[in-house]
Amino acid sequence: MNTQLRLRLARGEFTLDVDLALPASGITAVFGPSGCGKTTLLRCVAGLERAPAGRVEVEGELWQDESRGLFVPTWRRPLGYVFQEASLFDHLDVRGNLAFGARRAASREAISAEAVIDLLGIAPLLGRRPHQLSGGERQRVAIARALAAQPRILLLDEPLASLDLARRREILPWLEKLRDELRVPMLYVTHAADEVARLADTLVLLDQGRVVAAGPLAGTLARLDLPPLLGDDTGVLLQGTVRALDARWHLAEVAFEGGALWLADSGLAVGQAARVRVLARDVSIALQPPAGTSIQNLLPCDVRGIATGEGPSQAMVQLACRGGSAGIASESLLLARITARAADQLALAPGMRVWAQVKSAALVR
Ligand SMILES: Nc1ncnc2c1ncn2[C@@H]1O[C@H](COP(=O)(O)OP(=O)(O)OP(=O)(O)O)[C@@H](O)[C@H]1O
Repeated sequence: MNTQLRLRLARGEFTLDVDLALPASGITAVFGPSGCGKTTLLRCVAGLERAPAGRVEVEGELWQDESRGLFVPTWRRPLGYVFQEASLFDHLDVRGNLAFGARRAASREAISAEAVIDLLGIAPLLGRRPHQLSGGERQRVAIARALAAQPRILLLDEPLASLDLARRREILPWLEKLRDELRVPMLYVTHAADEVARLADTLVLLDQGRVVAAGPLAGTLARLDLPPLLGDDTGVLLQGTVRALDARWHLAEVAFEGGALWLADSGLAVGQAARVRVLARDVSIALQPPAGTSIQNLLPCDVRGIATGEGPSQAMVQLACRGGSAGIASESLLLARITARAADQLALAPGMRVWAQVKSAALVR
């Protein structure tokens, strides 16, 4: 954790007040409602905004320390910034845009120009001008240009928000590749829960300028004590491995700590790692294993906790899947959104053994 951000900035009614330590690689998603301060946080890291009480240390380099009057200007900070709309130079072709990024690079070359081109698959586009690119291609070039500057951190502010669903799907695998192959930490602002589920390793939840949660993605998503910022997208992420395939019904079984789920097979191989997203609204609870149900996934669980849901009629139940071998402590957490009346009728309480019925689960990678 050698990236540390301590920022306090008041702006009228709004105050950004964060103290964060970020991992040295991977994607940290910054998520929260409109106006909660996500862009302001990024701008402070970039030095585009100066928090009067601030300390910004990125990968061991001090960029701001107001206690010593230190403030490194933006142009001297080795960072990449990718905006919602790719701001490429229209008078330059892709090669020229990349060269412009490289001019900003400090002497160190952590990643070669060829590697950047290769990582983002833009070799066929090098001779084109920005207006000859699709929205998704433009964003890939914008990311490549940011990387060509040899940044110590990549700041991405809703980089997919201006793209339609098809373009977003096209660009997500490239972002996954960056996450898996680069050692540049990324701060990724988004409104989209599916991007968080697919890309993030770490999640920072902001609300009204404050950090309400920060930590590894799966553990943070399964918490019961957070405000319902994710709404209908509330749910957990299970990290598992493909254990079996059912070719006849096009299903794949993904095993994770404490259980396994059958899901639609999208060309998986046995042994492959898989991230599975299970939304709280797709999980219901039974006291006995139900007979004659269409639901394929039944998981024995212990009730861990119960919290009020988004409204007075709802309850959120945290369940620990404990279907692994006896005596093995490994488990995974699920969330189930049920009505408060059902929670009362079933007399759910921490420690009770129940069955989670998972109506739907989606593979996110
Ligand atoms: N230039 C500005 N001058 C004054 N207030 C601003 C300015 N920019 C943003 N704000 C206010 O600061 C707060 C935080 O804004 P910010 O843009 O960081 O939020 P955000 O979480 O990125 O929002 P969104 O998701 O809508 O982009 C908001 O209350 C916003 O109205």
